[in-house]
Amino acid sequence: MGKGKTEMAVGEDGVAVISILNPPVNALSFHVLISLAKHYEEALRRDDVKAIVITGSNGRFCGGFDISAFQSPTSAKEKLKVTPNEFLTYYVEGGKKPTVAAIDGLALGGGLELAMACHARLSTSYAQLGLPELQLGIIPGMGGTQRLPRLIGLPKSLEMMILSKSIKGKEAHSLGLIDAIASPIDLISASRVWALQIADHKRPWAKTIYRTDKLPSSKEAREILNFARAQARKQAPNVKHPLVCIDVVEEGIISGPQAGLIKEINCSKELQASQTSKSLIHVFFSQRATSKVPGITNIGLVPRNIKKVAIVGGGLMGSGIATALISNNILVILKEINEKFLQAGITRVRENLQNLVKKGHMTQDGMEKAFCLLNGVLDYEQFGDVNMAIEAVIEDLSLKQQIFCDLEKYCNSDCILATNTSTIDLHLIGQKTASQDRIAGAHFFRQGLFFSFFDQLVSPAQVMPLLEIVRTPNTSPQVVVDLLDLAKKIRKTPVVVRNCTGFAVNRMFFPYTQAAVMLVDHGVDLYRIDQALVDFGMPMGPFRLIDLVGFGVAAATGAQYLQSFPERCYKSTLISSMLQDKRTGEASRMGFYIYDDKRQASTNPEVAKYVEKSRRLSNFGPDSMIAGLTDKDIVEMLFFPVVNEACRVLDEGISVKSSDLDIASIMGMGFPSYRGGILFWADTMGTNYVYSRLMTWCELYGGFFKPCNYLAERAIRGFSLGAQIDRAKSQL
Ligand SMILES: C[C@H](O)CC(=O)SCCNC(=O)CCNC(=O)[C@H](O)C(C)(C)COP(=O)(O)OP(=O)(O)OC[C@H]1O[C@@H](n2cnc3c(N)ncnc32)[C@H](O)[C@@H]1OP(=O)(O)O
Repeated sequence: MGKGKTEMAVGEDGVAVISILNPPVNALSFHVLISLAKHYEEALRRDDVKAIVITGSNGRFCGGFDISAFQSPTSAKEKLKVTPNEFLTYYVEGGKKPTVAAIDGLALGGGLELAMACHARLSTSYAQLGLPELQLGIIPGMGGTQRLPRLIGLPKSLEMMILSKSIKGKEAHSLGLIDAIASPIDLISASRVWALQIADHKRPWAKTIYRTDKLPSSKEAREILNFARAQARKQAPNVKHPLVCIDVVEEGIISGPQAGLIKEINCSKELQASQTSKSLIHVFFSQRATSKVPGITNIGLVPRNIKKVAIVGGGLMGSGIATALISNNILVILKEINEKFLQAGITRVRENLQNLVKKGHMTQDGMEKAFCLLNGVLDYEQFGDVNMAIEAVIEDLSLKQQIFCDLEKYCNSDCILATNTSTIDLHLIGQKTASQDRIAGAHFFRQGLFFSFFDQLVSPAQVMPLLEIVRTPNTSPQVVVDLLDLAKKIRKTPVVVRNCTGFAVNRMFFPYTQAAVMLVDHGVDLYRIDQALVDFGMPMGPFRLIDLVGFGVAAATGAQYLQSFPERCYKSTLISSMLQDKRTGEASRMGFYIYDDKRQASTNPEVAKYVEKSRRLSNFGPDSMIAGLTDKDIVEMLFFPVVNEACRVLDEGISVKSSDLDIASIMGMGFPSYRGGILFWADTMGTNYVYSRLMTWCELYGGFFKPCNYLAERAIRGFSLGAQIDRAKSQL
């Protein structure tokens, strides 16, 4: 991001138009703020200026404060004569000339706060307005907590802030946040006229901070705020910033706006320094960095347009992928082996779309249009003009090999041939074809796994689960670039990884469930383990996860890991003996938990006999260390082996950036985003701590816990796990 500036042009009508210029989102860097203050001083001073219009260049008003400046000190900050808050209160809102905000594109965070300090706001109907600071672990810090409730009332402003939910210009107008809607072409001229009308007292010279007409009584406000507190405590028990936000809003309503502004400044400073904010800001930048792949995205390739996709297999995954594609305007051919399965797949897609409508993510009309893009087939005849084919059948190697041979035969020679396998080596899948350069993995993740803090509280409109893009040494960079572009179009976060058993996400996480089973064999209660992990922030514990995935899949993937990594796999009979008795997990309503019609899980009393048998066969003796485990120990015994495996994934070059693995852990497995991802979290404790804990357990319980070389080397040299180190240099 450039440092940015503002530009000012004074027209013959006496209106000074100040534009923010800081591509790509016109963020408020300290350079922008310094320039803005300078232009404001000039506009307020000049006799030929009667009114001011503030806007953003290139159709984007402002994406908020420059997030990169939160954690990196800059000398520009020192040159700022007034704080951003003082600037808004005294120069803009309190200035002796009226200002109108002309909003196109977006006004987010500090951008909307700037607009709310203006005396009126005009926007285009599609402009995106919101205060999404909470998704960064902070609260609005330029008066937003005080001005938004005064413009649109308490309940709606809380919803927008706590859920980081943005709204469109049209809705903002109906709520009173925006005074008038204008077309992009007329926006500036209409704003100029509006500003002059305020100067001529033909329109109200409204100072938002002093408005009270939309505020409820103190009693009513307390009720609303207490309800919001209860919700925040329930949905995000491990973070405090939503509660701080509610306290700051309350202060302004009960003690007046000045007291509210002061509390907002103090709390903002404190939250900016918090670990939660550091983690969430790391997630923000890491998520955007996943689509930058050295040697692939920086060699000038232009993505080809994927307009039509064929999916082989209409099961849970195939129909889920079809839904994601057609709801983003991509034609889909869904192939099944018989009419019954095909109809079941099509029905599943319809139900998925209906769910989107129910949740407000799609209109009924949009759903009908999307559904028309789906075409069910029973053979390959229509595969000739698809840009991409995705195999999404069960994890059966010979079946997949046959399908790839068919795809090679029926699809054109440019068509991308992708598999949705979650574990099987791509070399094996494509072994019988001659099209190695266009074979890639497109590993989609089940929605059910992703209901983390981000989903529930911070960013519900923009739930962006993961797409793991797997490349072999033969996959052409063009195919990877095409898939990255597809991920963007269907609003998935891509992570590009190399080929290996389990790729990055499943490979990293296989020790998680194995460690959990090992602890059970050693005598720890399995429901306690699940609860400890939920308390840590996981959407569900490992045993509930196994139920969801299904015992059949768990056993099959477990066998693959055993084959690939025998030296670090823990073998237990627990899952296999339950499977033998047809206890298969949630699908059969009988697993570690039992399930009612509404998918509500309750503990399964008959699990005890399987646990007892497994413990007997594992032959572990009494263990005082295990008997004294705290919940924190349990979390670490499950996650440090995951950290260890993540280090191996980096060491082997399966993944090129540790931040990619952080995102993969959050979006693929529901690791809590407010902890920054698996390796970022480990780094908050220190490499040495993780290493020495693993060493201790390795001595007690064997090779499963043995720290890998990457981890050991970094512990000895005092490097963090996320640090980019030139390995050649580090070994000198
Ligand atoms: C004091 C105040 O209360 C505090 C604040 O204002 S905190 C900031 C509040 N604002 C936000 O949280 C908005 C964050 N940004 C976004 O949600 C999205 O970037 C957006 C909706 C603005 C644009 O989305 P989109 O067009 O998909 O582009 P996206 O890829 O996300 O961003 C483009 C680039 O701008 C950067 N960027 C976006 N917003 C930024 C910001 N506020 N500060 C710094 N960089 C920002 C991104 O990192 C990305 O950089 P890159 O190209 O080097 O990867």
